[in-house]
Amino acid sequence: MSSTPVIFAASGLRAGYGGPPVLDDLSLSLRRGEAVGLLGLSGVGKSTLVEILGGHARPTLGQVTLNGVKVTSKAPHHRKAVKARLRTVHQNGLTGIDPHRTVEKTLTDAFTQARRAGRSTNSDVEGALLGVGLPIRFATRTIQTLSGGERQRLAIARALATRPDVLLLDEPLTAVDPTMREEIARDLRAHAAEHEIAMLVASHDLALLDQLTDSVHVLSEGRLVESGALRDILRAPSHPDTRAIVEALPEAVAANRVLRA
Ligand SMILES: Nc1ncnc2c1ncn2[C@@H]1O[C@H](COP(=O)(O)OP(=O)(O)OP(=O)(O)O)[C@@H](O)[C@H]1O
Repeated sequence: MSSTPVIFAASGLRAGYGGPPVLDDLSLSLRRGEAVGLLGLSGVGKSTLVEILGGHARPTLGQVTLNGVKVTSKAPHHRKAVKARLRTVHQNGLTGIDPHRTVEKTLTDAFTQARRAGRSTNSDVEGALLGVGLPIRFATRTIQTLSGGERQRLAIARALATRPDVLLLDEPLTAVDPTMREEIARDLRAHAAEHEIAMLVASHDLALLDQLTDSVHVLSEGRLVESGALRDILRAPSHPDTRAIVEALPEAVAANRVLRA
C-alpha cells in the first residue's frame, strides 16, 4: 500500500463553530484503494471533519485536495470532476434530496453526473440496488417511503454510482440491522477493492470498522492522536480517549467475539 499513490490529502485543517476549534492543524491522506476508519468519542469532531473533507464545509485554515485539485475549487471543470470522484454518505443519509424523487431517478441522476465528469458507468439500476441489498421493485418507490435503513443503503448505492475515487462515510449503516449491516459492509468492501476506491469511515461501530477498513485514526482535541490497525489499537491503546473507548466496550467486544478472527 505504501507504494500506491496518495490521491486525497488534507493538510493543516482548522475548523470550529465560533468557540475553541474543533479541528486544529489536522492532516491526513488516503492512498488509492486504501480504507481507513475514524474513531473518536462523541462530539470530538468526526462529522465536522467528514463534511470538510467532502467539500461541504470550509475550514478556517488548511486545504483538502483530490488528485491535487482543491475540493472547494470553483472552476466548473474541477467542480464536475470533484463531484463525481469524491462522494460523501452523510450521517443522516439522503439529506437535501427531494423526498418525492424515485429511487430510480436518484440513481440515474448519479449515473448522468458520472458520465458528465467523464467516468465510465454501466448505468445499471438493478445492480446498484442489489449491491446494497435492495430489490429492483424499490426502483419505483419515492425517497419518502423508504425506511431509515433503506435510505442509508440507497445513499451508499448513489455514492457508488458515480464511480468515485474517494468515498467518505459518516456512520453509514446505523439504521440497518446487524445481519444486513455485515452483508452490506462485505459487498461494499469488495466493491471498493475491485474499483480501488479509497474510503474514510467515521463510526462508533467497531465491528463495522474492523470489516471495512485496514487501519484507523483516533481523533481527539482536534487532531489525529493515534493511528494503526484497529485490533492493535484496541489491544494496547496509548491515548486516554482510546482507553476510554476500550473501557466502554461491551464485554463481548472486549473478549474479541465481535471482532472476528
Ligand atoms: N452547527 C454547529 N454549531 C455549533 N456547534 C456545532 C455545530 N455542529 C457541531 N458542533 C459541535 O462541534 C463538535 C463536534 O461535532 P461533530 O458532530 O463533528 O462530532 P462527532 O465526533 O461527529 O460526534 P458524534 O460521534 O456524537 O456524532 C461538538 O461539540 C458539536 O456540539
